[in-house]
Amino acid sequence: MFGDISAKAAYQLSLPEVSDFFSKLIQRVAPKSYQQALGEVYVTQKFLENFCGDQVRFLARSFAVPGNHLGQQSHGFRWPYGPVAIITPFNFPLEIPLLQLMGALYMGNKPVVKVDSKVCIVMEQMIRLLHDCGLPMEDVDFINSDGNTMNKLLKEAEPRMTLFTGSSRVADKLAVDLKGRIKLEDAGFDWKILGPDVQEVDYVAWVCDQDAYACSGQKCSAQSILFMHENWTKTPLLRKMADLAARRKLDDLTVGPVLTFTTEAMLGHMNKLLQISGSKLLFGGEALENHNIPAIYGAIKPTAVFIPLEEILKDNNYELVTKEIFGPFQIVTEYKHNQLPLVLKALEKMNAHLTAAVVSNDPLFLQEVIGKTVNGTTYAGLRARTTGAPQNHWFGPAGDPRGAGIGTPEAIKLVWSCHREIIYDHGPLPQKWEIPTAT
Ligand SMILES: NC(=O)c1ccc[n+]([C@@H]2O[C@H](COP(=O)([O-])OP(=O)(O)OC[C@H]3O[C@@H](n4cnc5c(N)ncnc54)[C@H](O)[C@@H]3O)[C@@H](O)[C@H]2O)c1
Repeated sequence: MFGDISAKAAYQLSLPEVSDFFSKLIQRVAPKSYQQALGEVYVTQKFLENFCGDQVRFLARSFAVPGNHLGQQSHGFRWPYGPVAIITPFNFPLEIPLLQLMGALYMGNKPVVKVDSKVCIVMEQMIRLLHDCGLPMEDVDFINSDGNTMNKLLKEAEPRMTLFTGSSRVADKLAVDLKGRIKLEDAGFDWKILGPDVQEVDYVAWVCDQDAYACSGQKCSAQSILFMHENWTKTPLLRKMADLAARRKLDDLTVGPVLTFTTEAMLGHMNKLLQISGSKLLFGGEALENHNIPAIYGAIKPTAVFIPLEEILKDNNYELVTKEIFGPFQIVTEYKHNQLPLVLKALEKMNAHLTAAVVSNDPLFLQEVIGKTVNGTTYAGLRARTTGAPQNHWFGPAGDPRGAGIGTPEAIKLVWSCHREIIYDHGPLPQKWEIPTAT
């Protein structure tokens, strides 16, 4: 049934008038350009295409192992949890809730879905579309509420599993409230390292701009810190990044409102960083002008602050420098050829290991960095990026037993089912079996 529903919904989203409707609806509530919103709809549609036909059935593929005697065999099954909950943030109003919702349903659960109330109209419309494509009314509960109300609902209803996507602050609270029955996709302080082999400066500068500033930096995978090998400092990379950032404008939402930090809070954070010895503002650092964005939101130009590597590592600076600013804001630093161990030390101290990029085509350099880090979604190679959560690869943190994933069959099976083993033992008993002596 879910193969058929997915096929119909994927077809609907492939119609230009439907994808345009959802792209514009996303834009009404989440500040991103049309192209970024359309990208979200596209990933959602491709995901649904991936689970047409018998692909949902194959997700629950079981295995059997022969037993010790005739009639005995063990079967390993993917088993649903039953009643489950899904909580998702404001920044991807369609992709995150839809992919997690379908994963929960594919594996046989009964989900209650709560999307951030600022943006939940998008998912409300999508659920109506799913109903039209054959989703039974009673299969999904959809609630619009604030966080506290949802917290109360979870404590009283005690779902067997909750998937939470959002900030680490709420994630840690829910982990306690729900006694650990939770999987998390939480904050990202995502890093990119430019290796010693300098190539394609224009391309790398453009990827840095997209990673740090698309959706005004409000992707959990946004580039938060850039470690440049000294060879890159000798190139026009930083100037090119500044030029690309300067192209962004409010008119087309290539830069726009920040929903969870005010202008004051972001510039205040920047000023604290600028007190660190040797730090400097590379570009940005000013409020956006000529707009009517309410003061409860933030509006700043794409900003980059340089901090010397040695200063980042100091205990009294580290926490400040590695604070996730969910807006168009990044830290840039430089390392000398013998300072890679210091870079790795800085990465090791981080506690949110979501996405990462190692920009190099030197296999030994790649091995060194990948072997000593743990981020769940790590891009490696000249074209490496930190953002990009298409449906065709795993997206999620690593190094945390509570870590969830999104998108792929592995993510769906891990998050939305548990392992159950049934050992069939039908007999027959051996001929002339007798009760043995006590053991
Ligand atoms: N790892 C990922 O895949 C991923 C994806 C997107 C966003 N994020 C993270 O999300 C954060 C930004 O999103 P946000 O500001 O909407 O996050 P948030 O934690 O404030 O809110 C997320 C969701 O939780 C709900 N909520 C808040 N308090 C709650 C409570 N006590 N009980 C139950 N639900 C509660 C909110 O209403 C919302 O629906 C960033 O830190 C970002 O890195 C992570």
